[in-house]
Amino acid sequence: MPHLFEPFQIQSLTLRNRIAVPPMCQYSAIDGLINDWHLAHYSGLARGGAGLVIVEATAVSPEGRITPGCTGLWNDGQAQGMARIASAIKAAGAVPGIQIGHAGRKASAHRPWEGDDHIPDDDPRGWQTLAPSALAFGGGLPKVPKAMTLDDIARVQADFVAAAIRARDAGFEWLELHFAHGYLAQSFFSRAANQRTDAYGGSFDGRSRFLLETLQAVRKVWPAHLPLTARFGVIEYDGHDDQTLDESIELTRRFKAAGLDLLNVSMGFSAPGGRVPWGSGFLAPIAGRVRREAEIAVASGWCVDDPKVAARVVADGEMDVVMIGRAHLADPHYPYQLALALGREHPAALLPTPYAYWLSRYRGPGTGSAQ
Ligand SMILES: Cc1cc2c(cc1C)N(C[C@H](O)[C@H](O)[C@H](O)COP(=O)(O)O)c1[nH]c(=O)[nH]c(=O)c1N2
Ligand SMILES: NC(=O)C1=CN(Cc2ccccc2)CCC1
Repeated sequence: MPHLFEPFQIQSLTLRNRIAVPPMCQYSAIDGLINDWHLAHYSGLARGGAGLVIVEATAVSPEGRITPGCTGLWNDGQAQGMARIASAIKAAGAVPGIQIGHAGRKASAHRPWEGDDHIPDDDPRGWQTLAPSALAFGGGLPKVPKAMTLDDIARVQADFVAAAIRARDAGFEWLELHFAHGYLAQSFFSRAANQRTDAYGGSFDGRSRFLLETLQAVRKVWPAHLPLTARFGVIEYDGHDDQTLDESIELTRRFKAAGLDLLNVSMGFSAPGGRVPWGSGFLAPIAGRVRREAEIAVASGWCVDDPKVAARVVADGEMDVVMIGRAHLADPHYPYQLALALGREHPAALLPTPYAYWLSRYRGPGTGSAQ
């Protein structure tokens, strides 16, 4: 029975435990370049003890950013900055991962704390968005995107490949394709967003084509011994869950046949109005079904931050790696808290020696621990 704190071997990599920091946009870049904010943010998270730290959704092209504050890997200057991040994560003992994506019709938006909505068309900070069809997401994202031509599709797929090469050369060892959350790739699979009548729409094969072709193209350049993964929305909570799940599991099988090493199970968020059954560990049973039926390694998360739930979902085989997000924003040393809560021996050993030496002798706040 696998345990949260036991290592995880995938391809030539070994994660020191099953805890991962999932990608979490910081909206703090200028022209897609990382800065001291990102270096401190990712270094601090990696020192917290997680086995894997995945850098936030990083755009494969300028128009693929969610907001003007998003990171990018569309040029070599950005790759140089990202190399510092990969090196800092690795130096702290975690596997350096990065998610690359294209925001599609959800692009050209304000930062969440600036409204989370589309930048008005007359505002020079915004840009023309791209999507499978000229259908707006709706709600606060009303911009009607340009329906992609076959040349647009080929260009964006080439952008994914170029970004993967830059991530590889920057020293990342875990690549996650952003195929979830209503962004471009997810929207190709969504009947709500993709109403194309050519080879990239309509049937299951048509709606899968962009994702499969992109995966196949990236697999060719991503080192065979390193994990190639994707975060993919397998459920929309839109009343059609059974059909969506069946299709998603079939597509996951095809991802695996195309060389995917692990699926990060998430939600589609393809249209407004999804009724997500929020709650502790609510997505874990779905992750377990994908893992069993597609016979592929699975990561997942979403409100899996209670210590007992985190331990259970791994022990019960619902996921191989647990993605714990906001709890890590609240406390970058969250794996240490998990170890304390689960009664692990030597919890401080998760942390770097300058901290661990003292914390192994420290009984916590209010105890007046001796030196
Ligand atoms: C501030 C912020 C930013 C992001 C996210 C979340 C938050 C809070 N999330 C989703 C995130 O990875 C995770 O799936 C969710 O936060 C749910 O997990 P927790 O309940 O927080 O453990 C997210 N997901 C993703 O695939 N790529 C991303 O870049 C981001 N960005
Ligand atoms: N880039 C992404 O994939 C993001 C996903 N989010 C979904 C989310 C919904 C609810 C709670 C947390 C995250 C929001 C921030 C950006």
